[in-house]
Amino acid sequence: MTSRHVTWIFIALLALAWGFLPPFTVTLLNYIGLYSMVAVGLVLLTGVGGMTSFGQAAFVGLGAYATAWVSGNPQVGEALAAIPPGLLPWLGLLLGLAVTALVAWALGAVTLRLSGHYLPLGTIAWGLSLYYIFGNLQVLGGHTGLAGLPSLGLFGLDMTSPRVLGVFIWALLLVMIWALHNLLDSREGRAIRSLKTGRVMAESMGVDTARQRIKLFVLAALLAAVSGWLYAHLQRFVNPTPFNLNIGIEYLFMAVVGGSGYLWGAVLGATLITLLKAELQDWLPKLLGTSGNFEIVVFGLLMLLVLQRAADGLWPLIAGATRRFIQPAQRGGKQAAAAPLAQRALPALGTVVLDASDVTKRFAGLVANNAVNLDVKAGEVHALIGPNGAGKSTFFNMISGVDDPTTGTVSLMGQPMAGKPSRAFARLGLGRTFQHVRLLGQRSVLENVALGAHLRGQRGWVAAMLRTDRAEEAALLAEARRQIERCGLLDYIDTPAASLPLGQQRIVEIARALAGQPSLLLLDEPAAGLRHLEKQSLAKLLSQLRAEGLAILVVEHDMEFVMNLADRVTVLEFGTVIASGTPAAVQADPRVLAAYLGVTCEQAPAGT
Ligand SMILES: Nc1ncnc2c1ncn2[C@@H]1O[C@H](COP(=O)(O)OP(=O)(O)OP(=O)(O)O)[C@@H](O)[C@H]1O
Repeated sequence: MTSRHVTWIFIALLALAWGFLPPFTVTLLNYIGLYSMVAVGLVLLTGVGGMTSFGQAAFVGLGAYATAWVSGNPQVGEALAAIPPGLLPWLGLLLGLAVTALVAWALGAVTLRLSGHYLPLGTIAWGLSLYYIFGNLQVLGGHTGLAGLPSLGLFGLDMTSPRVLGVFIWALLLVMIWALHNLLDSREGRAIRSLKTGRVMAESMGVDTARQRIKLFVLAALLAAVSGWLYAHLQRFVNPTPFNLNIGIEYLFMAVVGGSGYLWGAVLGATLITLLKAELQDWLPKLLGTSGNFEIVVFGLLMLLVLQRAADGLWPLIAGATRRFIQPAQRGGKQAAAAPLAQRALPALGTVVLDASDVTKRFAGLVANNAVNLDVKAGEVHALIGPNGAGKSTFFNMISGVDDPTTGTVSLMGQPMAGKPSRAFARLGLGRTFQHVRLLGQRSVLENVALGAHLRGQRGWVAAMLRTDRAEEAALLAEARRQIERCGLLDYIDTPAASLPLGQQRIVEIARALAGQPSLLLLDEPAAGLRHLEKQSLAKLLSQLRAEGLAILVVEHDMEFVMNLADRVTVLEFGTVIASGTPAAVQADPRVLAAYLGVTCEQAPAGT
């Protein structure tokens, strides 16, 4: 049995039981459905995207108040008298979504620039502000709120009964989970997954991470707003209390307790917290002999326990315990025919692909690169060597858009690159690996390599959610598979990247760079951690790529590897180029022998 079967069984059981459940259970399930919508957005935002928000309750409030204003405010009602009353809640939904998108975009533009714990603090600030705005605007009924909201109707179906509205709530929630699942299982999903830990890497693959972050933030806010809209029409009354910071924290509890990286974890968390809250509100006053919000204390303790014992939440624990009976669903069904991928024409052999001229980088008083000149041509391997701290990685950052030179120019494919981000370098055909491997450790080798082909696809979020991107996705995965095979890693295609030895992880990075069909390949210590035979196959692969016309710049400490492979070698010491030329010429250069190999001219063996 696969997890997909379990999902269908769950849906079937819920549908069959729905008509027979006692009213109180239906009400509880309705609230669980509404909370799950918010928590599922938080899973995406916090668990997958790495942006912690305490302020989602405010977006629920925006959705609720927008519809309450349209259909619960008498003056507005008079102004909209021409519109059939049954349409007003739907107008409220449109208004709520529009206002939420605008507010979230504006808040995200400011808040998402904050890093570390300043971001959650920022979300607390605007969560509080919106809450007080709801309470203080007379047009929204102040702290008393707005009452007399109509119930929802859809194509003549009256949804006044919670049992009927509940069907709509759960159907909508399931559609949301389906769409978000599709989104995560796509080209854009791979980009989203890289936001939490791999933003520098993702930018080098061509992903606009700032844009992805803000889109994710708006999407999570929209999901919360839909929940608020439904909440308003379920309650038929809106006041500020359900949108305060406490509730924002509760939503975060739900996502974290359930499993903040898992969409179904949100439903599990919402269920557990809602049931627990209902029980605690019943029992605690009896136990303590006084009423109050004591459940929040219990939630706090529960949160500590979960973070201690199951930092990834309860969903992965359950999935792990049932793995013997329930396997994860395979990407199944009919495979779409692969669409052709955009092909890049490689520059003619001998063309200067990268030209760094007088590149200097200063860190306060330290000159890490001092007027470095270096070019790389199509069809050659150029090695950059030098002792530790010579400035090689700094130079790599300058020529890949991670950092800007203090002075000097870098041009790629003949274009000046001053001030351009690394995704612009990727767009022009630069593929790179990192000195400290940057992979999505929990994702498969296939997914990691497919991220390298990000710029070769175009389909966006909506296409991914609706699964109309399948032909392009099939082509991207086929390309990733081809590069994995070429790099000799086919046996590990479905293995999580983090479980490979470090040397092989470096090869995964090379496959990922190749999936972008680069004209220039920057390899930072590709042979580190490889065994002798693996180094030989790497050298063979790089020679083959050179023969195909790629320009390759490699930083490497293994001299045997470098000298056997490179056409030209540039040697850096203390940020300055001390020699450049063929491997033989560089090996014979007295400055290199003295400074880099640690021998003086007299000690050097004859013929070197
Ligand atoms: N962000 C930074 N701020 C200040 N100093 C830096 C920064 N990055 C690098 N440096 C300094 O610049 C010098 C060059 O460092 P870099 O990492 O480029 O050398 P490297 O040749 O790549 O060394 P290794 O082979 O050990 O990786 C070092 O002295 C380093 O401490």
